[in-house]
Amino acid sequence: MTGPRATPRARTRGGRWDRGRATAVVGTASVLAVAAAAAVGVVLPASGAAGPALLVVAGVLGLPHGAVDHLAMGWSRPVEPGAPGIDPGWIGTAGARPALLLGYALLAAGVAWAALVLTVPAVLVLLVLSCAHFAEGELAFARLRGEPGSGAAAAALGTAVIAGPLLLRPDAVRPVLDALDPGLAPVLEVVRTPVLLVTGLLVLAGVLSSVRRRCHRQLVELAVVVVAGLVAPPLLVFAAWFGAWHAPRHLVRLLDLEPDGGTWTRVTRLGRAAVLPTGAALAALGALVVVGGSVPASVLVVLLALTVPHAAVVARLGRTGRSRPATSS
Ligand SMILES: CC1=C(/C=C/C(C)=C/C=C/C(C)=C/C=O)C(C)(C)CCC1
Ligand SMILES: [Fe+2]
Repeated sequence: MTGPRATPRARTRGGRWDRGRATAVVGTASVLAVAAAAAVGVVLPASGAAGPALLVVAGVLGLPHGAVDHLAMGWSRPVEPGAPGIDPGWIGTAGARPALLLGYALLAAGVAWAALVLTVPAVLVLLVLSCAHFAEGELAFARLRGEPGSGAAAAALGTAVIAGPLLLRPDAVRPVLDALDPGLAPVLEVVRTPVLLVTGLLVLAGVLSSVRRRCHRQLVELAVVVVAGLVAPPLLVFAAWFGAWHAPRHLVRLLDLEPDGGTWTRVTRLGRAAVLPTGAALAALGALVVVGGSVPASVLVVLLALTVPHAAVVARLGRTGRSRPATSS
């Protein structure tokens, strides 16, 4: 089998990798999933009671999108001479991988420890980092589908998707927050009004920017996330967004960065690589639950702890990832 780069129209196992199709299908499905979750939440307000359970399901389903970070570190290397991107040097070599994995795990463990003993400041910092990570993912996905991308709309979406669920209906998230640390809810109450105000201003800037830059899909997506946050149970919206929007969009970005292969080859390569790290994260989650954490709170600790090395790897992807026109390769 010759790589699609050498023979762009060649059919490969599982079908030719088609970036335009993948971004269109996953982009549309993710918006529909969040809109549907919000609609269910509005029609059946009692579904909000399933929020913590859905958060657990979405968190576990979302784990594999970070579990392939160890492969992604090497993919930032330009595969063609003269292709855009920087040579990662040592980081891109196979020999570096064990050290990078160890560093990744140690960093995540250190953050988890901080989140357990210094919960309030650690969670506040991690929430801000999460907004930035979610925003980066949105901008990258918009560019992947061939749009200029609005950074302001991406920042607004990344912020709104956390600030909305966390601050608009504090009573609904209170049990999960209290399970993390009873000191969190009072601090969030203090910052509630200013943070919601800043989020509102970001949304306004995001709307203006996406209209001006003709990023109509980002405009619709921002509207869906903001309206869902305003009308539907918070944990339901966040769970749908994380499991059915952020994680699959990131996976499409990784599938596109893979060096070669048709769709099936790429999907199985990611799937195989995700097995062990996902198992390790689930084992850490199990250990946290055994030592007495609530299941939703332990899922959040694991997710937030992994966010630090994950966001670092992903930010690097953004700096070095190849940029190509939005046609199938
Ligand atoms: C603490 C907390 C929340 C925030 C969770 C976040 C922000 C998770 C971020 C995960 C990331 C960034 C994973 C990597 O891709 C909720 C669910 C809004 C409400 C309940 C308490
Ligand atoms: Fe992520």
